[in-house]
Amino acid sequence: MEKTQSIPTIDFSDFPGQYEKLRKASEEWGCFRVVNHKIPSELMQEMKKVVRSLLDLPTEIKKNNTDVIAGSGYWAPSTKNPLYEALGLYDMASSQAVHDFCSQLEASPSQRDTIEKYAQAINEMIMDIGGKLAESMGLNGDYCKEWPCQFRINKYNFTPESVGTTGVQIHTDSGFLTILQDDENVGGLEVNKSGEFVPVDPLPGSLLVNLGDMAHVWSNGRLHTVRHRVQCKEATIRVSIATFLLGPKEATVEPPPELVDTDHPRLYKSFTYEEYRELRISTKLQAGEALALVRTSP
Ligand SMILES: O=C(O)CCC(=O)C(=O)O
Ligand SMILES: [Fe+2]
Repeated sequence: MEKTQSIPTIDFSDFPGQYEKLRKASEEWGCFRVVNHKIPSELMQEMKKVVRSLLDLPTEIKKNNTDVIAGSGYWAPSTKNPLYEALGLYDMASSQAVHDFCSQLEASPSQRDTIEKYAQAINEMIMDIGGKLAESMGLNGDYCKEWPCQFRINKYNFTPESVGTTGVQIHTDSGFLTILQDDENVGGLEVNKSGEFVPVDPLPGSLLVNLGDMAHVWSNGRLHTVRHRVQCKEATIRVSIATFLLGPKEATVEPPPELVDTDHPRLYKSFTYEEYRELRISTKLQAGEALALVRTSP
């Protein structure tokens, strides 16, 4: 019988030793688990508690979390994803944006403290991963230092009737890379590998990384944008915490010159991340199909 695939693990305490594994995971899966990273597990647990209590707030308060860019604020349960709701902020490196998010949700001083610490630590880590990813391909890792991050906390209100149904429809992340603190107890996330959905089982203390459409464009097609979804496996609440490194703020997304030559002609036109995000929203193509609309030639 064929062995069930399981997602690659990257040991963050073992660099440069893990570069090759990182590059392979990013090209073949667009997804990996990170262990031995620098985010303290106490901070992750504390943040999880804060996130849970913010998502349990009355809808009237959650509605104060308004959009800064399309879709960055409160998402109420919808017809498409009736079990899912989320709160979020743009951009995570801005202390003003973090402050505004906390004020909208009437966070207590200790909750604010946890959110600020988490935002800073995860922001550093996402830049570190962006850097290591480029270095794993023999490139300079400084390219993403000024790119904005979006932050989103997700809650799935799974019920007995919803077991077996989908909590979040299949999609790719539109940005460059995502750090996900998935629920340490409740599974349900599935990533697509060569047409097959592979369940991502919880591993407390670790973090999951997904690569998105911008990583595919920036790398001139080398890095894989991973399609994923969340399935309801049990009748309970599931919470996850996502940070998205999006792409250049105003500049167009350009592959490094080292990744373009006669054997590897440029696959995508020049566009900004914001233009691409709007294209995905207006076409409702959420699972990477919008990439076909921005290819240099059909
Ligand atoms: O909740 C999860 O595990 C995944 C969430 C997700 O894919 C997203 O927020 O883009
Ligand atoms: Fe996602």
